[in-house]
Amino acid sequence: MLAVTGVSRSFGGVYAVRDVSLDVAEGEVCAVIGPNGAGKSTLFNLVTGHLAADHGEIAFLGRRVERLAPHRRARLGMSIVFQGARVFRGMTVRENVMVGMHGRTRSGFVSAALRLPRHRREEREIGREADAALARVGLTEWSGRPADRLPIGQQRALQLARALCARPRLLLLDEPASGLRGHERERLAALVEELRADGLTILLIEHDVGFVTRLADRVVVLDLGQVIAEGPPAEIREDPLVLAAYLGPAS
Ligand SMILES: Nc1ncnc2c1ncn2[C@@H]1O[C@H](COP(=O)(O)OP(=O)(O)OP(=O)(O)O)[C@@H](O)[C@H]1O
Repeated sequence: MLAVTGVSRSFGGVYAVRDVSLDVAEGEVCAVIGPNGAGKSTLFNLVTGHLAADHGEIAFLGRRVERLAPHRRARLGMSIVFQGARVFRGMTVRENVMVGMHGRTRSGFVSAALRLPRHRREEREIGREADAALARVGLTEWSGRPADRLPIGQQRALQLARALCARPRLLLLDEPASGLRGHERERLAALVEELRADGLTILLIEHDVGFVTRLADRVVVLDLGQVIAEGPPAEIREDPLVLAAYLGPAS
């Protein structure tokens, strides 16, 4: 589904990502991990289009996308949950999800302003889809509450609901567990497991090895901008190169 081939990006002559290749197959959960400064965020932004690669190719669903703007990649079916993304204040949880979907509606400003039947029909459809997405992430009972009052774990779930409304082919998660406490992490991991069971294809980057070990089918380990190991989580955890990258060189 996603094929990253020989991608590099440097800043001021220093490589943040160097000759990285990575494949994500349909229905797979692939995790990119690595210590601080390994190049995870840079790689993520190269895939989403928020950064341009100096070299290399990125193909999504068989199409070359490395020159496409982020919104064009999104339209092809990439949906992103950014690290630390905020919710809209002063809106309910449900409204927060609905707002994300208005870009997709067909009826224009005039029919919305006049509240023509077509607009009202679309609003009902959007409401139904928002409710389905909220149910999928377990937020139904929170749907009428102000979004900014949600605990951070549920705000993360809300962002997932928003991303799911775009009906992604590939869901991209940027450090989903960051800032979450033990039980919130646990709930988020269970949620990602459910999405995986539904067959959704997921690429996630994460600092926390424990979090991905449970979720990922395959783990790609970056260090100093390069892939140093790749394989199933059980193998990765035992890999001496990975241990050294995380723990630092033995003294
Ligand atoms: N916009 C930028 N300008 C200059 N240097 C950058 C920029 N973005 C990243 N870098 C550098 O590229 C390297 C990789 O950074 P990156 O943020 O991709 O790593 P990371 O694995 O996501 O780290 P972390 O886990 O700390 O978020 C670092 O040395 C960083 O300083």
